[in-house]
Amino acid sequence: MNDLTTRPEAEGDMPSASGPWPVELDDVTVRYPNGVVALKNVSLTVGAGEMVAVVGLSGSGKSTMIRTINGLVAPTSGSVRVGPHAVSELRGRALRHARGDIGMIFQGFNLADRASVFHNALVGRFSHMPTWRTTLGLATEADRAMVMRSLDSVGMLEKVWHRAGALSGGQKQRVAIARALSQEPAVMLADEPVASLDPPTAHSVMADLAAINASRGLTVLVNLHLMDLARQYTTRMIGLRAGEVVYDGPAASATDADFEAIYGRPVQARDRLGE
Ligand SMILES: Nc1ncnc2c1ncn2[C@@H]1O[C@H](COP(=O)(O)OP(=O)(O)OP(=O)(O)O)[C@@H](O)[C@H]1O
Repeated sequence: MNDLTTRPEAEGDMPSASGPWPVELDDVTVRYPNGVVALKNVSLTVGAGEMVAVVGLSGSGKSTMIRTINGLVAPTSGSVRVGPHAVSELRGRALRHARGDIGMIFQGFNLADRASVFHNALVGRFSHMPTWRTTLGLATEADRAMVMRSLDSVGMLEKVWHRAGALSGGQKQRVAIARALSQEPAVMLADEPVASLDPPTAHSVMADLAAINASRGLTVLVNLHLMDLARQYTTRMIGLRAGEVVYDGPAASATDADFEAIYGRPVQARDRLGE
């Protein structure tokens, strides 16, 4: 499907996605140029509106899976589809359009520290704005209102004119969530979003993500390595071990034995975040 036929960049602002959308991986294998096989024949479907944790040890392939879903990494074989986008077949402008419908949150926040909270969140609108408008820094009233609503939904409105670099880690991650929400995404991907945060802040950011999933019905896929966060905040858990899916089932009722099968070793204290 060619998105450009329905999204003519030259003619005005890009329409937003009408999600939530499902995510489908069909027999996906990723082999990096150095020979490492990070994903092996992974097939799975995340339903529209699901909140799914991808759990596994460091190196199990979690980041690769998320990067494959938003087209940052191309599968060596197999296919990836996000709603109407055949992501693994898209290149260039079509891929950028597809990414505009996929919100991303990272462990390291990826904010411009010298810019204001508002301008960081406004970046989320860029994928729906024509290039001339982003180049001139001209946001419409509708763009500004969307940014304000996104910041409000994560409790960051009162910091709107603060410098992003002056915020705490939890506040930075909330701004990153607001930036992703400003995109009006159909799917939200989060790669270890709380790994840099202290336990109480990690809980509150996970609660924000769960609230977004519940209130907007947004499809959320979140990489986690801690078992208690997966159990508490997501409904379905996909376990990755050495690039293969070794668990796919409910998160809340996953037993320690299930986690041991995913980790390939006994559960340790560092596998739990605590309170
Ligand atoms: N760009 C790359 N080039 C080569 N190998 C890579 C690349 N990125 C990841 N890998 C390797 O692929 C495997 C899976 O890595 P990946 O980052 O997807 O796992 P992960 O579960 O997200 O772990 P972490 O949380 O440590 O990032 C690892 O062996 C890693 O070293």
